[in-house]
Amino acid sequence: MTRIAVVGARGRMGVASVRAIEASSDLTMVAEIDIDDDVQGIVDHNAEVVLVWSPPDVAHEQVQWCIKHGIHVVVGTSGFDEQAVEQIRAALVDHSDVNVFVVPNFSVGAVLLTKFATQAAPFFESVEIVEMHHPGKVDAPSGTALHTAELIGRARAAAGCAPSPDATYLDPHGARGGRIEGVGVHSVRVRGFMSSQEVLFGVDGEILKLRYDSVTRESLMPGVLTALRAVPTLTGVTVGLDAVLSLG
Ligand SMILES: NC(=O)C1=CN([C@@H]2O[C@H](COP(=O)(O)OP(=O)(O)OC[C@H]3O[C@@H](n4cnc5c(N)ncnc54)[C@H](OP(=O)(O)O)[C@@H]3O)[C@@H](O)[C@H]2O)C=CC1
Ligand SMILES: O=C(O)C1=N[C@H](C(=O)O)C[C@H](O)C1
Repeated sequence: MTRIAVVGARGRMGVASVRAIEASSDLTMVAEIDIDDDVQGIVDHNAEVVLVWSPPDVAHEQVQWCIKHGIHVVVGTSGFDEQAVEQIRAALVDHSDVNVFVVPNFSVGAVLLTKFATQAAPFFESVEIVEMHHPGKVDAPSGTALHTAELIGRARAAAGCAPSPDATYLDPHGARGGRIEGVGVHSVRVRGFMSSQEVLFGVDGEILKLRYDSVTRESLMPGVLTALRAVPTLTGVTVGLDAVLSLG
């Protein structure tokens, strides 16, 4: 039985994860940590893996704390960009027995969308991302959109693509959204959504739309359990659930 601690345990994803871990036969919950709890409980209960769901503004420090205490980490919290991953890699130099698995999205649909979008990236003149989430989400853009934009941007740069054409120079309300690695990103917050994303590609006369919709948090739990089981077997820092799925 692998001993698991969850940080952010009383939040939306924390509650669903604790339930899934408790229902599994090979993982055991040893510490549920939320905002008012002492993280020392993680060490006191000999956790082998910590699953982090705390908000982005506190999660980075908590990941560093786990590394210093020699505990593997699965990062569910969004917004761990390339710079944050570099900071983790630097911390692991002195803790080569620790592995960190950063998972921007535990949905298989989202992972496949990101893979297909990266493949499509060099073939179209224009590309923009629209992500849609529940209004309780505190960060924008979503970690998934950030990760997708980074991969699309890298693929387009490697292929020597020109920037997406855009004549806009009058935009007093910021309606054109943000831009990450040259990719336009738009964040929508509407009650009823859980997590959705569309990537729009275009050339003259042709549009390709890629989309996933996660409708329940429970749909992410197979991915969460897969990551918790995998992290002790990985090496150093790994980004993306695709690393442990046989996607070809
Ligand atoms: N990778 C993925 O597939 C997914 C990633 N996410 C990401 O996970 C993160 C959490 O999402 P969600 O569960 O919806 O958010 P919630 O706000 O529902 O949960 C966060 C929890 O962490 C608690 N918290 C705040 N500060 C601390 C602290 N210092 N130590 C421990 N716990 C703390 C919060 O308490 P309080 O409310 O009292 O502040 C809350 O209970 C977000 O970054 C989200 O984007 C979400 C879904 C899927
Ligand atoms: O806050 C959420 O709910 C989600 N956050 C993650 C993100 O920022 O990409 C993953 C998923 O989209 C749900």
